[in-house]
Amino acid sequence: MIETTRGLFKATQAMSEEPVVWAIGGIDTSGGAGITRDAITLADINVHACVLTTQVANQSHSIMRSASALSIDTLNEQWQALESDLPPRAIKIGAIANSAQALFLCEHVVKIKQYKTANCFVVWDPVLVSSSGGVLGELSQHSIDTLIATVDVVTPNVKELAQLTGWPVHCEKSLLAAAQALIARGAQAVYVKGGHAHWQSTAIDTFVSAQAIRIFQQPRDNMGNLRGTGCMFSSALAGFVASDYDIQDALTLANAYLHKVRNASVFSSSSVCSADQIHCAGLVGFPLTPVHYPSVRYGENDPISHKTPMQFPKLTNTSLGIYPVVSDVSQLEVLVKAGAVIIQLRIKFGTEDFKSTQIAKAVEVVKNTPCQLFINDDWELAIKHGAYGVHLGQEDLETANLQAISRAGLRLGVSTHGYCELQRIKRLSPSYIALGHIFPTTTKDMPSKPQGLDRLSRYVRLCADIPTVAIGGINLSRINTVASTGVSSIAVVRAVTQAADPAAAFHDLLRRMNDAEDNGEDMVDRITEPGALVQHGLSYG
Ligand SMILES: Cc1ncc(COP(=O)(O)OP(=O)(O)O)c(N)n1
Ligand SMILES: Cc1nc(C(=O)O)sc1CCOP(=O)(O)O
Ligand SMILES: [Mg+2]
Repeated sequence: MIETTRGLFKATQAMSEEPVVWAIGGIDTSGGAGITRDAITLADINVHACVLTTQVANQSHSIMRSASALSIDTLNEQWQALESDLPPRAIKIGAIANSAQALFLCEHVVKIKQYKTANCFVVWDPVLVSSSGGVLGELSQHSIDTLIATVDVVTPNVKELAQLTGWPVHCEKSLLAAAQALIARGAQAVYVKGGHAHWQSTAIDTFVSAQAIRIFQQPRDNMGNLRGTGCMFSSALAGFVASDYDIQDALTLANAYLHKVRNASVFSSSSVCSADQIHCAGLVGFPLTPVHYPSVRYGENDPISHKTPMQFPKLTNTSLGIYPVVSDVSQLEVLVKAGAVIIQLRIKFGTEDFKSTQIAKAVEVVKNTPCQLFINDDWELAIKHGAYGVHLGQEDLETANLQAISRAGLRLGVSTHGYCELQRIKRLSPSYIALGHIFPTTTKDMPSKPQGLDRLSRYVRLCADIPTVAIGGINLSRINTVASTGVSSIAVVRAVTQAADPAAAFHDLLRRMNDAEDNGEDMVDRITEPGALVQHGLSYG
């Protein structure tokens, strides 16, 4: 073993403050694909890449001359060199030269998940044939089955899906059936890239797990001439998971990242555009603008993708300020008198009759005032009593009759908690989108993690002209930083309901919010491209 010098060791430590992803796969001598491409992609999204080589593929962009596999001993030495100093938060596996390598990787992935980083996320991009035309590895059925059952997600394109399953894949139905066949064979999740799906008029990627289906749709622009896109997608996915995004948000971000790569390549003059040119030109980085993001559906029968288009009226007054969320009509009355322009009645307990009476009273309170009253959850009672709008969360959307709400002319506000939910909900064009929870809250048990301010400011930007509401753990001391994200409104529960004087608390919050908007620098203006984020000391997380 070669000793590292003290200086080098320090440098490694500094680098490893970024989340660490191991990219395991082949070296493509042209740099168009393989672990070079993985490392460039990961660096582009502020993730530290460790690379473990399985084989050297001597190739140009158009032809593969030869490939030589590294021995299991050499692979093991690489693994041991990294395991203690740079344990991975995620692993991306690409080309594997032979079954012995595949089984070695499976055995070591299981161990690392058991003993080192329990939640280490592993993605296998099953590159069986190189984009320059050569065969990259011969894997036995047993090693393929073991890999499929070991990793967290497999990311085949349609050809690879057909190869892995032996099933024909020629339409959406057969694609879904083949993906489900892989799940039946032990895969936890499959993400099928539709780039080569000749039957699709738009580019549709399909994620299937035992629990969920997510369909990501993009315009089919500039799909053809890029090499290394599969490597970029799977390494970006691993990178975003390592950066603490949940799987569906990491998939949404990786999809958007690839769209940004492809868009950048439109401007390249080369006929066979290698992704190198794009990355070196500094045109990629974290996707920030709405144009790069896919629209998302939760399967073919997603209740929000109704065949008949629905419309929800826009808010009458979009200068919203503080949005109090209360459970008590007398408190609601106090806050309406204090000048709330938007308010929510959120009753979580009581009989239907009790709720109906409270909602009727609240509607009466706001009558002839400029206050826009939203009713939480109880959309039927909101329609019955002629409330201004309804607020629904993700679970509520599964059961609510959105057509009925739309037909009744009520406004609709919807809660979201990340990129994937946001890109799904935007298709509805609701009257506002709530973004939560920004900070930890005790008001309600949240299954997701607090989003923080950096993510909030990016979500606000993605919502474009749909009004936005930040919620979760927001109080007087935090209000100015929340306001600086450019969010249209700030919703609070405890900050007003638990105050000794709710009207005074409302005024204090509103004053602080207005001051921040008048004096403060707008955080959204500062977030443009990755360089700008580093300059301002904002992280990607
Ligand atoms: C403004 C606003 N944002 C989010 C929520 C939460 O809605 P939901 O997820 O449906 O949870 P419950 O409030 O029903 O517990 C909200 N009510 N208002
Ligand atoms: C009701 C609710 N919904 C949230 C979401 O993120 O969807 S957070 C939340 C509670 C907010 O309460 P407080 O202002 O007391 O922290
Ligand atoms: Mg709800």
